[in-house]
Amino acid sequence: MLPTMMFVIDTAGLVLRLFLLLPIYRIKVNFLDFVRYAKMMNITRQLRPSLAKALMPTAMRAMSADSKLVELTMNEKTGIATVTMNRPPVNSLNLELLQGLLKAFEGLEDDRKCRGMILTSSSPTVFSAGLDIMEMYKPKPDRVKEFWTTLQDVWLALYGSSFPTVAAINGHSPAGGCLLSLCCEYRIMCPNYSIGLNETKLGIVAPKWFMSSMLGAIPYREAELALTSGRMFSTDEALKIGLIDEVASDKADAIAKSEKFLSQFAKIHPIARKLTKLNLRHSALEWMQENKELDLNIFISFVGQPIVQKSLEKYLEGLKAKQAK
Ligand SMILES: CCCC/C=C/CC(=O)SCCNC(=O)CCNC(=O)[C@H](O)C(C)(C)COP(=O)(O)OP(=O)(O)OC[C@H]1O[C@@H](n2cnc3c(N)ncnc32)[C@H](O)[C@@H]1OP(=O)(O)O
Repeated sequence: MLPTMMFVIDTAGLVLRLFLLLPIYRIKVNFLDFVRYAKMMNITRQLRPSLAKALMPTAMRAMSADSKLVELTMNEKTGIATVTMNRPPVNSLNLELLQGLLKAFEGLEDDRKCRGMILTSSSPTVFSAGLDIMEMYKPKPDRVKEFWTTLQDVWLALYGSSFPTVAAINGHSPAGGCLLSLCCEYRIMCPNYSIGLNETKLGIVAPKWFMSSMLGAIPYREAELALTSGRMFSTDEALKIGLIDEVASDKADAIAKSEKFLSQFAKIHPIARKLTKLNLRHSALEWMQENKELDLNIFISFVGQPIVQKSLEKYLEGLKAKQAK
């Protein structure tokens, strides 16, 4: 009788707490989340550790991301997924790579087993070279629209993910590469690489949401100086200003440190964590949801300017000339 009464009181308290929170945070919590939370609070607490352990599968599962450009694996034991960008030579973000990333992030959002995600690269020296400049240079109208809309959706999915995220930055990470890492809650970077939003160096302007992502990581003054000058930071400099959180000796170390960061959330109520994250990110996410069309139009008209095309052309020539040396 007593355990049943305790269970009823516990569950009623849980429902009350949850529904008191919702109007404050104005965030949709679905039924599955609630069941997950209830399970964690009431059921797993009662499971004997040995039984809980026996129920856990231990295999590493490769999940289909339907694209060779993005590899997705899930550690069945920890629930930690690893998303690896795989578009040699530099993981420049073209439409297809963005579509692969979006599919992976959306799939993880629907995966009840996902407890966290590590974003990394298969390249030995580049995390991501940012947006593929060829998507913006002399663009085809339909494709460039789809390209930008997919980038917006990738940002919404990653910045607004309900699972915790870490960027294991195992190489250079300029512009859009830096943006992807800034969407994650934690950044771990290998030594002697560079990271930053260098758009002004290309003669282009980082959109508002690129900037707000950076402002989520570093103080306003640092961001203003970095953004206006298009400054790229070395790993050590990035650590000093808080653009990254930790330095790892190599990729394996970055992954191990990422797993350690994510494992701390096993002890935190998942819905409390999720609501806290999404409430902190709410205004930036809401702005994007309400202004996708406006942002797309600004981008399309911006890349259509002859002066912007000239800047991109010059920048591309510079990259090629560097190769030729
Ligand atoms: C208009 C509104 C705002 C739009 C916002 C845009 C944000 C962006 O993300 S713009 C992109 C900015 N990206 C960069 O500035 C990075 C440029 N790349 C590099 O600095 C270097 O490539 C690297 C440090 C990432 C890697 O250096 P590494 O020596 O290993 O490789 P490279 O020889 O330079 O490059 C190999 C190959 O890849 C091509 N490439 C490099 N980056 C891009 C890119 N972002 N888009 C398209 N192509 C890129 C480079 O030209 C080489 O090509 P070839 O082998 O054909 O010569």
